[in-house]
Amino acid sequence: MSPLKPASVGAPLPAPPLPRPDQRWALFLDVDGCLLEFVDDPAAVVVSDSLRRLLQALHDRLDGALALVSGRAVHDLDRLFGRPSWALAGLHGYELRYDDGSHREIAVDPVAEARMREAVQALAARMDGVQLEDKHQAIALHCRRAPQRLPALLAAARALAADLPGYELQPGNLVVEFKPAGMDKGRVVEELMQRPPFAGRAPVYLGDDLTDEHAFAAVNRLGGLSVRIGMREPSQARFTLPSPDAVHAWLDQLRDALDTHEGVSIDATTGGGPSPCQP
Ligand SMILES: O=P(O)(O)OC[C@H]1O[C@H](O[C@H]2O[C@H](CO)[C@@H](O)[C@H](O)[C@H]2O)[C@H](O)[C@@H](O)[C@@H]1O
Repeated sequence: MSPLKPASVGAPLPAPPLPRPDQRWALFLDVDGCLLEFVDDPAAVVVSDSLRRLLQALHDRLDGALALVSGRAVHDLDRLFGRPSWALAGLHGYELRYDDGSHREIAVDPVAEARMREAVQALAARMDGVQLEDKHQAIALHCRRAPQRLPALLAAARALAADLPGYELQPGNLVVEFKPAGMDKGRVVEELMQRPPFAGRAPVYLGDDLTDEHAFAAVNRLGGLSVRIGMREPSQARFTLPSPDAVHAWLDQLRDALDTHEGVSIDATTGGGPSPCQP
């Protein structure tokens, strides 16, 4: 996991502005807690047709510069979103499918993966109320149905991770994940920003969770918009929206702004962030 800079706490963040359509944006969207409300069972989330249509419209209006950046695996994102043509970054960036259909994946030592699986399964078996989600190269341990278990789960996971070479912990919303080391959402956003159709655009990233902080830091460095969904503190994000419903409404406005040439400017060249609302 790459180190995160200290984040500011306390000052209320503004809502994100909309871009002028003469400015070229690249849109990066987290999934759970951002596009989708949380539910108890990770397999039970449902993506509405209207959300799919909205994302497709934004993808088209941004000349393809839209990507989902998720802790879910790419095949799971395909299941939820109906194998979209957008770029998909899965497992916090470990997996990446570009919008031309090509893939890149980082090799994980199969011995290290097997060792991780055995150890994490054993940990889950001895913790009541913990749900194991096996994503092949990564495993998530959820405690949404027993949130009081989180401190004990985190402590046990930290102790275990210290003995699992090639793997690192990614804590999240009532979850702790064992994921391959060396990749995070910030790095995958930077990777995407180096190639078409993202290169040369200003990155805009919406996300809710700790894993999204890596992306907020990267987007801030690149002079884009970092938008935290919900109230989690501290955060490096410079803007906020309260909920997935508010995200959908903002994305609706963004689609309309791209159609009607409304909005405000952001400065992607100076690293100074968006001009009208810079805290
Ligand atoms: O990066 P994301 O797209 O936000 O994915 C992060 C994790 O999201 C999922 O877990 C979370 O959402 C579940 C469904 O609402 C919820 O039950 C769970 O408590 C949340 O932590 C997903 O299951 C994980 O694999 C993702 O890594």
